[in-house]
Amino acid sequence: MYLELQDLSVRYLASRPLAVDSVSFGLRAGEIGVLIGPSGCGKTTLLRAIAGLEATHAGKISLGGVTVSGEGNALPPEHRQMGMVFQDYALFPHMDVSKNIAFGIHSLPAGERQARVQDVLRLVGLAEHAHRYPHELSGGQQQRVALARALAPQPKLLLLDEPFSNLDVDLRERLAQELRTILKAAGATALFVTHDQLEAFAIGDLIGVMHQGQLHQWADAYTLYHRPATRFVADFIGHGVFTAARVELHDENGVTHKHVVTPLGELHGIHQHEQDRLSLGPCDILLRADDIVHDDASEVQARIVNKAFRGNEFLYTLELRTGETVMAHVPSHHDHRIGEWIGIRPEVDHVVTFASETPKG
Ligand SMILES: Nc1ncnc2c1ncn2[C@@H]1O[C@H](COP(=O)(O)OP(=O)(O)OP(=O)(O)O)[C@@H](O)[C@H]1O
Repeated sequence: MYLELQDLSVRYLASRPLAVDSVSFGLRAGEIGVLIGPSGCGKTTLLRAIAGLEATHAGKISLGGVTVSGEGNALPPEHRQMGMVFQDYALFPHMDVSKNIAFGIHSLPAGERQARVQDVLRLVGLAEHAHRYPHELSGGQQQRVALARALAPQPKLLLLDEPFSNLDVDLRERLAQELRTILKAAGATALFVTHDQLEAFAIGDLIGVMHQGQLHQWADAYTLYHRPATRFVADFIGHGVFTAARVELHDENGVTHKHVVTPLGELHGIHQHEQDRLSLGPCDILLRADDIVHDDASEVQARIVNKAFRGNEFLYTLELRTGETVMAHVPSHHDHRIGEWIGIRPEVDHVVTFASETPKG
């Protein structure tokens, strides 16, 4: 691995729990990793520890085969060859765009420096704005200058801490796509911190979900969504509800399969690799809004207790006769009233279960 963390821990105070608790993951050269998790889970601390701005308590960080922290050694930040972009753009207001970018590469000969400034400005799509001052740029443009400035010295690793959090939602989504394109064009290896899932999915090759200092899972977006390693990841990524269920054996033409009995009906046809992971007996099954289909012909009826309009669909919160609550995405031409009963059935492509915890009714 190009960037590798092994059992990295950071502690601010002896009396407090670890802010980063034995975190391990790796990134290959040119990959973009994203750390995501709720406020206070340790994302920023982890990023700062990688940059060398926070002392580590245990573990090892290596970059490009060099140990930058660990084994009794800690390279100072300026020797780690990492670039950082923060949420406040921190551009120098009295310098124009090209001078802001040239600032970090002043050791290069003048000709080379100018060429490099032009290169990164082209990369971030601001070649026309080289002589504007920061206050003459929009927030999104300023953040692209900050990115160009961080890329100019060709860092071995680029660290980005919520760089879009001061920008409005529409712009953030567009910039997230742009950022990925720019980083890939630059061939940069990067680690990005956010608490926004859509941003994480738009940017990351690999995404790490953190909670209370621990890394619960480090995987691609598809795996996080369909094979969450822990309940926390299942809950945090793509919101769902857990419902008490039972895994049972089912005989079909002499072949025995596992199926799951849920309050919404039985789930058959479970993929073999998922069957292998299911243990017989009680469990909690994750049911996401996408797993529940509105079907007038279904015997299972649920009462609409809440609904939210989402443009092309409604997100209905539904209560079953048994008292459980589930969510369902329903096309918005099915506009039912709150209190109305509708037919639903489960259509679960990826069965996700955890050990039983939900109280039995
Ligand atoms: N300088 C500090 N001194 C003591 N404790 C700190 C310090 N900085 C952060 N912490 C604590 O360490 C934990 C992790 O904080 P951190 O800022 O890394 O979380 P985060 O996931 O980046 O949160 P956010 O999304 O709100 O920025 C929190 O409990 C926080 O209170």
